[in-house]
Amino acid sequence: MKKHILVVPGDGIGAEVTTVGKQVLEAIARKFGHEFTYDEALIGHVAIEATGSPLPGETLTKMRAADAILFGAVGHPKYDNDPTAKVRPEQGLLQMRKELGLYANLRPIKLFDELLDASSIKPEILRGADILFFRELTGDVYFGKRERLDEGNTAYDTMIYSKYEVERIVRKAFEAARTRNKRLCSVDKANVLESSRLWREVVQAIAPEYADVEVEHQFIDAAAMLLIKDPKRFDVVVTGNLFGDILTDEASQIAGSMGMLASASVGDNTGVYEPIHGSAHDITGKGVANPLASVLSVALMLDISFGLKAEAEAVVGAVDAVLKAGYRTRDIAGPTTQPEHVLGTDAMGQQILQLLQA
Ligand SMILES: NC(=O)c1ccc[n+]([C@@H]2O[C@H](COP(=O)([O-])OP(=O)(O)OC[C@H]3O[C@@H](n4cnc5c(N)ncnc54)[C@H](O)[C@@H]3O)[C@@H](O)[C@H]2O)c1
Ligand SMILES: CC(C)[C@H](C(=O)O)[C@@H](O)C(=O)O
Ligand SMILES: [Mg+2]
Repeated sequence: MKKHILVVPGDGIGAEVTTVGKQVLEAIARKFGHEFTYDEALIGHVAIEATGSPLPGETLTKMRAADAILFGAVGHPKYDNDPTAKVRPEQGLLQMRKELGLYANLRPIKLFDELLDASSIKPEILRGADILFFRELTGDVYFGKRERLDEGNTAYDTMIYSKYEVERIVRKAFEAARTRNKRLCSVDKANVLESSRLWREVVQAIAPEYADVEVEHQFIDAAAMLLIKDPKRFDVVVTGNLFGDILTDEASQIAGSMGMLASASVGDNTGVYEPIHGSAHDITGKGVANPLASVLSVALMLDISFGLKAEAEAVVGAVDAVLKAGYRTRDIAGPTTQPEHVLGTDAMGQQILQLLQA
């Protein structure tokens, strides 16, 4: 199969982890006889430095021409600590999502059994947890009107959803629930927010079309609690942009670390595959970032954008085997990890590549 992949490393550890992700794509192409071609483009802080824009026109053009995009992360402490900055790396990410129509962000929470001891949650609560989040990605308070008033002393953001935006993500979640355990949890704040009342109305209206799927509604505050108390009660979860952002960072503790969570952003055009984590400047340049979220994002790309199931399984299988062999990056090392088995980013990548080359 011939495919053209755009690699967009972005900032901080984004470059470190996408290097490994790309190597995995190259290994898969060799192993299965595919012809993958690559290009690279700038986004975020590095793009601002080079062009003044967090999403240069050239990057967007390359994104539209690609069959899939492997994305790293954006962000820089310079902007995190300057609330008055007018141009910000994150604007590049948000604009990319909007321009490419990536309204559905799939965030699978897959716990590898070997990582039961990497989490601070009790193993008996965690064992068997497997959740698929559908986070709406192009609406909500992220894209609503925002403004400063009163000479800058008052500020507001608007949480806004239209029926069609809710419908399309909810339908995707129902379809996925059908292929899994036929349980869907919709998370909102309908006891307070009007946009959440619309969200709940839409879920209730669509539910009869999927009578084989059991639907429950949870408020975001209770859902955040239940996720840690009893993660196994969840199968497919659908929620808005902001709630999904927060809940999935929380859910990363079920999988052991932010460094384990991959995601697929899909919609009308080219899919974007990226870890859920950010640019992590606290560890940038130290060579310790966990590359497995990027590697697992490659598996999602192979499966969802290219329909290459066996190839995707080979990647997930390699991750599983490396963890079974006892290798860990620092973030997922547990009390029983041998110190010599704690690897840096590149060494962990090499372990995966060796298995894929075998
Ligand atoms: N999708 C994205 O590009 C994205 C996502 C989240 C945050 N950000 C940006 O990243 C910057 C830093 O944000 P933050 O610190 O809140 O979130 P972060 O996800 O970058 O880091 C949170 C914590 O998790 C750790 N971590 C993250 N990824 C890891 C990995 N692969 N291996 C090991 N440890 C890992 C970090 O060291 C840090 O302690 C900010 O500028 C933020 O806006 C970008
Ligand atoms: C960096 C930020 C804009 C982004 C978001 O909130 O969507 C990030 O946290 C994510 O989860 O991809
Ligand atoms: Mg986030």
